[in-house]
Amino acid sequence: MQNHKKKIAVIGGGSWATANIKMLADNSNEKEILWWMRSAQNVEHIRKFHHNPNYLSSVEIKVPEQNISDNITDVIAKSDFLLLNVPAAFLKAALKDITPAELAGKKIISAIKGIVPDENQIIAEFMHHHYHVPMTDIVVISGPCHAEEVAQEKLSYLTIASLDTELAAVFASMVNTRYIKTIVSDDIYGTEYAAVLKNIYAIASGICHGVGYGDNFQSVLISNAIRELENFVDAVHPIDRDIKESAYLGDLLVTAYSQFSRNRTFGNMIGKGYTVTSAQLEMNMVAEGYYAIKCLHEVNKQYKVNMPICDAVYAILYERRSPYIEMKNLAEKLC
Ligand SMILES: NC(=O)c1ccc[n+]([C@@H]2O[C@H](COP(=O)([O-])OP(=O)(O)OC[C@H]3O[C@@H](n4cnc5c(N)ncnc54)[C@H](O)[C@@H]3O)[C@@H](O)[C@H]2O)c1
Ligand SMILES: O=P(O)(O)OC[C@H](O)CO
Repeated sequence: MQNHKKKIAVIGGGSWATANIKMLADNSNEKEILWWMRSAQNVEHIRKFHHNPNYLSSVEIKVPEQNISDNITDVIAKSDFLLLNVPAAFLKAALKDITPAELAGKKIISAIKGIVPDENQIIAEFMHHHYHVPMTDIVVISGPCHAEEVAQEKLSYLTIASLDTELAAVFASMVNTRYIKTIVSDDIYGTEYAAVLKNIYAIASGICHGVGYGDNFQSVLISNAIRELENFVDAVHPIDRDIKESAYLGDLLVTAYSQFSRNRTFGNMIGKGYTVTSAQLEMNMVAEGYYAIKCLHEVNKQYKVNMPICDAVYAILYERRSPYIEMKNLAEKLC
């Protein structure tokens, strides 16, 4: 890798993008940070006040004003590393004007925990197939990491996965800080799919809470969820992995239990009787699991893994089945 000052662009303007901007800026390795977001109004606000008006607004933004832009073509052209941070459902729209040639030679880092709708591909597969990015130029960031806690500098562990573990280590050296520790992994598929699935299980967890189940039941649900997750990632990408590592079990636990979890909050509202639309409107944040379960339902037609928790979430969200009845039926299948 060349030795010039690395230029890294964060693509997206939500909570995790804002937290990633903070980590990159607080990390002491020399680099130039660029930031793209859709809203020209938010770009102007951040340039003027150095805070994101909509997400993690207490975080001070230490990015040069001229490097914050709503022109994605320009931001990408100036960067060596692209840190993708748009929810998976909106990734195609965000990259619609970008050609494979414009991404040639760039390293792609995905901080997204979702599947691209209609394509039913995890982000690494999507960037590889649609933009011809070599798999060895793709890195995934995962692990139990709520943006809100990063904003408060609470100690957090990220797993940085790539088929090229040297590249993963290079990126890890760009985000390590006093409050961010990094773990390098070569399990890019397992890491991505585990992050997708934990969002679905967090929705299940929220639904159970919403319909009135307690902590005793939730612990059984999550014990079953980790087995279901392991069976699925082993079917998709059978390598030797320890599912108890933080990128798998850790992320499931934080999402299923944390007060900050978008997916659990969304599920809780569904369990309490909100419609999908009203729950989404109420949140101003994106619960990836809602989109992911539709894709996962399709992907699993190929693998045919027994996934009763995912089936219940799909039935509730896409077949409008009663959360109360689905969870009662699911409870009979758990052990
Ligand atoms: N928030 C976290 O703690 C966290 C941690 C790790 C990974 N992630 C992942 O990061 C990714 C981004 O999530 P987030 O939590 O930062 O999002 P968020 O919920 O904080 O913000 C929503 C984002 O989606 C964008 N958006 C909403 N509607 C849109 C539309 N119609 N078209 C285009 N963009 C739209 C918003 O502009 C904003 O950038 C997700 O894949 C998520 O799973 C989030
Ligand atoms: O817990 P959620 O649903 O907000 O997801 C955020 C992160 O993925 C947690 O690691």
